[in-house]
Amino acid sequence: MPHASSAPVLTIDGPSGSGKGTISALVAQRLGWHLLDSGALYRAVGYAAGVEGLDLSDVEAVTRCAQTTRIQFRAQKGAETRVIVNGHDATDELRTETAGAAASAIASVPSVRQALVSLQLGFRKAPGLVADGRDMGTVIFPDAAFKVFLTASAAERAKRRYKQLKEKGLGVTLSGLQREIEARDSRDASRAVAPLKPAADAVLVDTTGMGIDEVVAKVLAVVQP
Ligand SMILES: Nc1ncnc2c1ncn2[C@@H]1O[C@H](COP(=O)(O)OP(=O)(O)OP(=O)(O)O)[C@@H](O)[C@H]1O
Ligand SMILES: Nc1ccn([C@H]2C[C@H](O)[C@@H](COP(=O)(O)O)O2)c(=O)n1
Repeated sequence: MPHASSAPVLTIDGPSGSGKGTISALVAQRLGWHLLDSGALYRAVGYAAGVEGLDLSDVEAVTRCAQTTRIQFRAQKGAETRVIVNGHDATDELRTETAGAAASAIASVPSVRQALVSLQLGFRKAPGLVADGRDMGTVIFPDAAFKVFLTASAAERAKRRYKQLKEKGLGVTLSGLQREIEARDSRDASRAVAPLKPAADAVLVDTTGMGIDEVVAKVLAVVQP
């Protein structure tokens, strides 16, 4: 277990496509705080399991995979942070809905979640941390001083994801994406361990119809009222 830090934490949890990643990165930049994209860790393990050809329902195999996969974040000035999985730059593969579904599947295994706890706690460093995920405010940083739960309608989230993936040149349909997003949210919210849900002390922000700048301002106001 890493040395417990008392640095302040802002947790940003919410369903897929609610804008957690985008808003967390911008808010972390504005505050000058560190950033944890916890979803990328689950995606990296799901991806590594795929590379190894593991059966995602084989609890022992995916747990060993979570314990041994090497995950590095390589920040780049003015560009997307690269995610290196076992020495391979897997950033583009990790952003697909297939990778999201694999991540969601292995994330329901308690021993996989346990294997990623100390790695996540290690991101808490001065001057502060913005932590993005599903259980940041409920399980990983329950003592966080600031907690936000971002939501948006499933239709709006599907539209955002559609635009994002189309811009990357990926062949997707809006209706297919909405179905995939709803299936993933339902699995994430109904699992027995660390389900997707707002912490009791989280500020709920429904971003439907809100622009990115407006959401950033609202979240910053939670930290700096
Ligand atoms: N308020 C907003 N208005 C319009 N587009 C937005 C807004 N917030 C985020 N987006 C866009 O929606 C897409 C999805 O956002 P993002 O990846 O941040 O969501 P997420 O909650 O992190 O999703 P996931 O959990 O699947 O990683 C991105 O293209 C982003 O630019
Ligand atoms: N704290 C977390 C973060 C992510 N997951 C799982 C569930 C998600 O569907 C999947 C991908 O996350 P994303 O990159 O879309 O944020 O990973 C989780 O269980 N707990």
